[in-house]
Amino acid sequence: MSESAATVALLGAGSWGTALALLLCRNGHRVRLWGHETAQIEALRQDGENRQFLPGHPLPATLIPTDSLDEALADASDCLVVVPSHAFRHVAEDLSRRLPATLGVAWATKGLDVKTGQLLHAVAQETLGARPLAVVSGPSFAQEVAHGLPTAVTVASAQADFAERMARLLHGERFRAYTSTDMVGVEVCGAAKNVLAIATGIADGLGFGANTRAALITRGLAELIRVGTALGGRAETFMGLAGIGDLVLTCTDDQSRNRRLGLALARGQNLAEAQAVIGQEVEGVVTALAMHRLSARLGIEMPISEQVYRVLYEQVSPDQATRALLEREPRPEFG
Ligand SMILES: NC(=O)c1ccc[n+]([C@@H]2O[C@H](COP(=O)([O-])OP(=O)(O)OC[C@H]3O[C@@H](n4cnc5c(N)ncnc54)[C@H](O)[C@@H]3O)[C@@H](O)[C@H]2O)c1
Ligand SMILES: O=P(O)(O)OC[C@H](O)CO
Repeated sequence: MSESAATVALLGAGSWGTALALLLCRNGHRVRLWGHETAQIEALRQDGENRQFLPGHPLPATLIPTDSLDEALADASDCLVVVPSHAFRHVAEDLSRRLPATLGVAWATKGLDVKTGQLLHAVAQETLGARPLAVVSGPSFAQEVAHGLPTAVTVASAQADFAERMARLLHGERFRAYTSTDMVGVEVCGAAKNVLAIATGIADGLGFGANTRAALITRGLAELIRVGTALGGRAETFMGLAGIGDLVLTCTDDQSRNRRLGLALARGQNLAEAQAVIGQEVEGVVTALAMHRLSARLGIEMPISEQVYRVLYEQVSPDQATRALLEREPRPEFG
């Protein structure tokens, strides 16, 4: 795949936004990288790298940091949002006042709208109106992408041509971007895996073994499929990069901030302490709350995610949460 040079407004100057900006620049595109904190953007300019969120990767001249949304969007041919889920609605509202009517918007945020439990495409439709929308998701640690290690993701859009355009922008020698039309399935996977990675982190932190980890991933996948199917996601998506791919990655590798949060909780740190040590977004924290509300509304059982919610929000200890899971009555594995 190849694409003529684009000018991408990339909104969100954290680790993933910066890694995707580097990728786009390597693919020959120009990026205006917007961040909401003037001091952080000034540091990017001064340091020539993102020392706070993605240290060790020099920013090329074609990557232009800015704290002005107007400047970021001025000559944009494309727009990619990579802010945390808690900021998504607000940023989308700001965007809606500035975007040309026909410009498509993609995002690489993984999570739900915490206030409403909505998937982010629903938030985007509400705030940005009728225009092409796409979500980028899949097993992709920012540092590995910045290092140019081979990575594959999914770009999903209800409009196949828009998914293809975004995939072509991102696709490069060491980065494969597959397309899909299942936005719902891809978004549910990206949100749910964050909570399940906290669960496997807790289990590993408590000293449980490989059997436990495999059981949590598998039964976690069953939860993810239940909620994803109920919302209209397609079965094949759960077995794809955004589904099992990202779930395995995040549950098994300590680069995952969600997994590290679980490890820290199991070691006895409280939530605030664990978050402070990680010093970056841990999407599973707000997603556990949103998922708790969503599963209650849909009447869907998500026992593992529910125990993560209780550990995070109801002062249940990791030990108590484990006991609650193990004490559940035996039941058929499927159905
Ligand atoms: N880091 C990864 O490896 C990775 C990979 C795939 C997807 N993601 C997803 O990307 C999204 C962004 O995460 P990240 O890893 O870049 O986080 P990060 O912690 O590295 O950076 C967060 C960024 O968001 C900015 N931010 C915070 N509040 C904001 C607001 N109200 N408005 C605008 N910007 C705000 C911060 O200033 C910071 O630049 C998350 O949904 C995450 O799940 C991350
Ligand atoms: O560090 P995490 O747990 O937010 O995971 C980052 C990416 O979502 C992995 O695909």
